[in-house]
Amino acid sequence: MAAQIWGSEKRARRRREISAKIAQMPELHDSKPLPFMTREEKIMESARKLTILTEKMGQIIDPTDPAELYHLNNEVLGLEGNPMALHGVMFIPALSAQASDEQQAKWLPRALRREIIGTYAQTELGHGTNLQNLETTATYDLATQEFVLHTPQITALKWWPGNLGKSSNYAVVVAHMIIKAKNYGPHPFMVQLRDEKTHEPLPGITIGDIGPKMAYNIVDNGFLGFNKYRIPRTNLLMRHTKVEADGTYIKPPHAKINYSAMVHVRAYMLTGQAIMLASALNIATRYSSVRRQGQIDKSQPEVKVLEYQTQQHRLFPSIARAYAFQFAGAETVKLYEHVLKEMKSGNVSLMADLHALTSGLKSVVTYQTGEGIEQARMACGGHGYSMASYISEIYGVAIGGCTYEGENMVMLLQLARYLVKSAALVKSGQSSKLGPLVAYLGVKSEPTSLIDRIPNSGFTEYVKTFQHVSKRQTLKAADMFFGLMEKGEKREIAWNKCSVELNRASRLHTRLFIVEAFVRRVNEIADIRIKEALTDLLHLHVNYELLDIASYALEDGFLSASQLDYIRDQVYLYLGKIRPNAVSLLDSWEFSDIELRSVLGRRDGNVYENLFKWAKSSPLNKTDVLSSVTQYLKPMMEKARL
Ligand SMILES: CCCCCCCCCCCCCCCCCCCC(=O)SCCNC(=O)CCNC(=O)[C@H](O)C(C)(C)COP(=O)(O)OP(=O)(O)OC[C@H]1O[C@@H](n2cnc3c(N)ncnc32)[C@H](O)[C@@H]1OP(=O)(O)O
Ligand SMILES: Cc1cc2nc3c(=O)[nH]c(=O)nc-3n(C[C@H](O)[C@H](O)[C@H](O)COP(=O)(O)OP(=O)(O)OC[C@H]3O[C@@H](n4cnc5c(N)ncnc54)[C@H](O)[C@@H]3O)c2cc1C
Repeated sequence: MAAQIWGSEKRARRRREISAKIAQMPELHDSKPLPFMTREEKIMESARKLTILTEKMGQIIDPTDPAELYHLNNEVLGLEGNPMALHGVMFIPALSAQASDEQQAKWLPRALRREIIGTYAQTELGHGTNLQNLETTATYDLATQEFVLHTPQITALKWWPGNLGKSSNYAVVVAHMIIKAKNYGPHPFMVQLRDEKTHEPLPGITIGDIGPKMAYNIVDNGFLGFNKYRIPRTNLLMRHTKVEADGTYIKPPHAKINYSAMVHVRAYMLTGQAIMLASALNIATRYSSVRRQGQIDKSQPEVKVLEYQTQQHRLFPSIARAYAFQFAGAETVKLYEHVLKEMKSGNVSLMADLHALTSGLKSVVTYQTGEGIEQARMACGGHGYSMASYISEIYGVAIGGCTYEGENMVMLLQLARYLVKSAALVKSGQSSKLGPLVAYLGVKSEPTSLIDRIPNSGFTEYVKTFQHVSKRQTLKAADMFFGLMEKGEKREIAWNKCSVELNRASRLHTRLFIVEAFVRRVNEIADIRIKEALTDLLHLHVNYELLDIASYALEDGFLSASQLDYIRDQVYLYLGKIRPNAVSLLDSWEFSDIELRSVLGRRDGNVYENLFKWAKSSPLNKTDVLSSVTQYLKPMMEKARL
């Protein structure tokens, strides 16, 4: 199963080898539990491990393999981030995709050797989503052949970029490029921020940390201001766009090609989200198979809480989602790598499809991951609320994904643009022009769903039902939009008035893609036992998801009430079938105890001993009487007794 999850036998084996090596290297372990450290201590601890990794990485992993790097990162540095998180996730990808060959030769080897630390500075205090209204300017000075970076007012301060505050000395900075008083829109520039020897900010640069966040606090998200700060013309990233010495602007082959670093993260973060969801579920499911509370049959002893149907209903559909996200994520990364290769050689024809797909997936996956993690936390009762479970930290980090790389509502609306265009093709009889991901919009569906009507139809009738509701909602939202415009409404106003319906269409389309990716994967599996276990999980997935969106299929009578009863019964049937495999389905992800960082979810299952040991090690327990008591509470009580 691990081979299915991680993509191949080899990958699963390599993960085990890497975990085993790390287990033997105490210098790479947390020196004490992270929840007992201050933010400063965590950052220090992370930097300590990071420098050891820089020395020893080659002995543990193949540093050119992103999957091995990511695993190493999760084991050693953990999901709370590290001082170079953005260096690998965005700075290097931005340089790789947007710097010219000559620029790459100058900067990439230095970045890869970690001679310099970089980040991606785009968002500002006043604007994140609406890139067209960023305020930082890069004005070309023809006389010196330099760009002058400037922050005209407080809202133009860069705000949020990870590791910008304290760790990075370089950044890819996005600023509006102005040449001879003409604004060419946001463009990426390579900018040195700090002196390479002293790490002091360079003159003209104001920089710092934005303060503690809901989670992800090892990362020093930062602010940055420029006071007429000059950089050479050749620091504009020039793979696709060029500015010649005389100020001539050469435009890129696609207007949004400079957004590729964002698409990169959107494509890769699906796997990251699946891992966080599976981690939280692993903790909760292990704990639920140890925790005994109450009886189902009063004549019998207390049961493991995992025997309760409500507990299974809380956890198992999310287990199915974690697998589904992992499989959909693997497909998306493949597509991304393909599009990136094409893009580098000038073919930009697939960019719109990739943008639409990743925008939808990013939004649905992060939202459902957050839901699933929070349910996992509540499924652990009181102990879920303790940092000993570590689930609240996992939640805090994962939920950030709903916001970063494009706020979810906004990204769903980006997919909706693509769906509306596709709907227009269908309506004008040009269905043959539809891309493969939306081809179903042009296919006529049966008048009613055939779920429960055709024996042995596998998952076909489910997929058709998802296609039907997605198509119907897309055409309905598009009709509403076109209708408003026909009535004379301005395009943007009409769009806003339909945006809730449009986003519903985007979610349904994305959920269809996820179901199909799961079906495709199960169909490919040769090993009969693995296929059986995943088929059970897929049954739960399609029935649970369909029940969740049933109102869309009921409103036009595509599904009947009796079919809905059947679907509901299937959910209950598969909850029971999955119960014996539940712990194994999560143990198959092979997270080590080091990586999970959860006292509650350790592999040994000694929950109570581990919790008591953990509580005793709390810094508050170093002394029996705290100074808060001697200084305040004791005098207060004494005074009251007088
Ligand atoms: C196998 C290996 C395993 C390894 C696993 C690795 C796991 C990695 C896990 C990663 C963990 C991550 C750790 C956390 C790190 C945090 C990082 C956070 C970084 C950031 O947040 S950076 C800042 C991000 N900011 C945003 O995302 C801003 C969002 N806004 C936008 O993107 C744009 O403003 C928006 C909304 C797209 C609008 O742009 P705009 O220019 O205004 O365009 P229009 O709306 O007018 O649309 C016009 C037209 O353009 C099309 N378009 C837009 N974008 C693109 C694109 N990227 N590509 C192609 N086409 C695009 C759009 O669809 C429109 O097309 P039409 O045809 O409809 O006109
Ligand atoms: C953990 C974390 C890490 C980050 N790292 C980085 C980084 O490394 N580099 C970087 O540059 N940035 C980074 N960011 C910033 C992040 O990319 C932005 O916060 C994000 O893009 C959302 O933009 P915003 O904050 O402007 O939200 P806003 O756009 O102000 O969103 C507020 C609300 O307005 C709604 N809204 C906005 N526009 C529209 C619209 N057109 N239609 C409908 N609704 C709309 C949103 O849906 C939301 O409900 C990070 C953020 C976080 C939380």
